[in-house]
Amino acid sequence: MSIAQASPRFQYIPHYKPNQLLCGYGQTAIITGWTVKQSIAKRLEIEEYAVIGNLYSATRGISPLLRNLIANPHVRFLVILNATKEDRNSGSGECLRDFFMKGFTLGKSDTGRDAWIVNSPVTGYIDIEIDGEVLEKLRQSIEVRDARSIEETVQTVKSFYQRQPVEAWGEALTFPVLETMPSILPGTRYGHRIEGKNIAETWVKILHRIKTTGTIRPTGYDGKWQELIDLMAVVTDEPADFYFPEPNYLPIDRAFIEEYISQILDDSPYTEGVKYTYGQRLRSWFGRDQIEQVIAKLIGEIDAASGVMSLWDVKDHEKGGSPCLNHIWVRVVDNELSLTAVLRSNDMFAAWPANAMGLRALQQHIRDAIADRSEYNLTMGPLITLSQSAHIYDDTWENVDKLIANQYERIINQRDFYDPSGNFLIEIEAGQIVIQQTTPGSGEVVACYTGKNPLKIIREICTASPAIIPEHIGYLGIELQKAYDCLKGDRAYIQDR
Ligand SMILES: O=c1ccn([C@H]2C[C@H](O)[C@@H](COP(=O)(O)O)O2)c(=O)[nH]1
Repeated sequence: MSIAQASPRFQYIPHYKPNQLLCGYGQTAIITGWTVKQSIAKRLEIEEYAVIGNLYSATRGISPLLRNLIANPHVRFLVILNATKEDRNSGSGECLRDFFMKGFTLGKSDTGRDAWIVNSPVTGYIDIEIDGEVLEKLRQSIEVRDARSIEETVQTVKSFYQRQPVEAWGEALTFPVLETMPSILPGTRYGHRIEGKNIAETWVKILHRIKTTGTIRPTGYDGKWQELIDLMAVVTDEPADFYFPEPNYLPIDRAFIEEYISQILDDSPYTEGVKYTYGQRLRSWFGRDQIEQVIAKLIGEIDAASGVMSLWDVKDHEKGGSPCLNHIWVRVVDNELSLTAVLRSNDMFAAWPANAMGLRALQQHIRDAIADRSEYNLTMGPLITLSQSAHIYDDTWENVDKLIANQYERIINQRDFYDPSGNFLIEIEAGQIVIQQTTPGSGEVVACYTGKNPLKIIREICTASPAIIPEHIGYLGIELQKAYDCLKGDRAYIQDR
């Protein structure tokens, strides 16, 4: 038996997101950004740090982080690690440092909620429920250092530990957290198809579908999400230089995408603390360049149904943080190249737009490489993503509601009256309602329905063409009822009059 140890002088109590934090007995909090926190923890003694945690997003992550620091006033030192491309993209570490250096101001969040806004070029929110004076005291009481590498982080933490223990800066305090609850419509859980012309508009439709019909479940990250299973998004016409709406309601901009595309297209060496990059999985992880493989495959056999790239390694089960993007297929039909990607888990609010644009860039790269190296001058077909867990985290629900309120109706009401199930021409002939179904393009007749009972005819049409779009079948119902009334009243019927 070992001799009982004296109880530690400082003990970190994680009130918010407890399962995401590594807690210790020191006075230094370590914010690792996107770097894996274990890669720091394994180089330190537990007495040397108070807590180690990631900070992925400034809008969502800073508030719970500061709440925890206020509840643990023995934390007097903070090290912010800014080591990866993802950190630069998200700006979360920069924003946290700006909170301590430049302070915060009363303002409104994107969704119009009162909030403390960090004085920073990176947007960062702090819950208004937290007392401003306490936040100010926290700012004055903590010594903050930046670090660019794991090594620098470890050295800084150790140097703080060498100092004498410092008194807590105040009483431990907690402040109330407001919960936002969604209202949910009934709907199917498994298998959804959502189509749009570009990534931005498809995104709004996806968010609407999940937000209105998704199942609310606990996440693995101390919170909730709303999700649908197997959501397929078909983007038909994303332009080569990407469509960014004005004003831009996407969570990303052109500068971000330029950086992000290289994470999908380019190889990168293994780096400690970085779990994976998609480019690395595609270009070198399995000892082959899979992007080059599918280019060569299609040039040799343009009809091949084996243009497959795999990002999932069977060893991924043995570690946390496995790639979300698992599988990519490319396929040429009618001289157009489509790309389909399968994602095991997909944050549809914060990550899908970047995932989709990155994949679109890969699709373009493959098309262009085939055109450069062969006779095939393919056009760009649709980009299709299939997200198994298509989810929205609870800390973004408010933003999603606001976005849907501002954008969804306008997008859904851009009607082109195009239905892949075709058109329906309605007439009355010899005491019967006669409906001809034609192809959407050339208008060739493909089927004919006759009868007197509108409901029976509608059922026949739905049985034969179950993918008919909902608004179209509603329209047909109205027209058939009008035809029926004319038939009964012995009046002439003309469609759409
Ligand atoms: O390219 C990516 C990488 C990550 N995620 C999201 C999905 C999950 O919300 C979270 C990963 O969590 P795990 O499934 O690894 O626990 O990040 C994406 O949507 N796309």
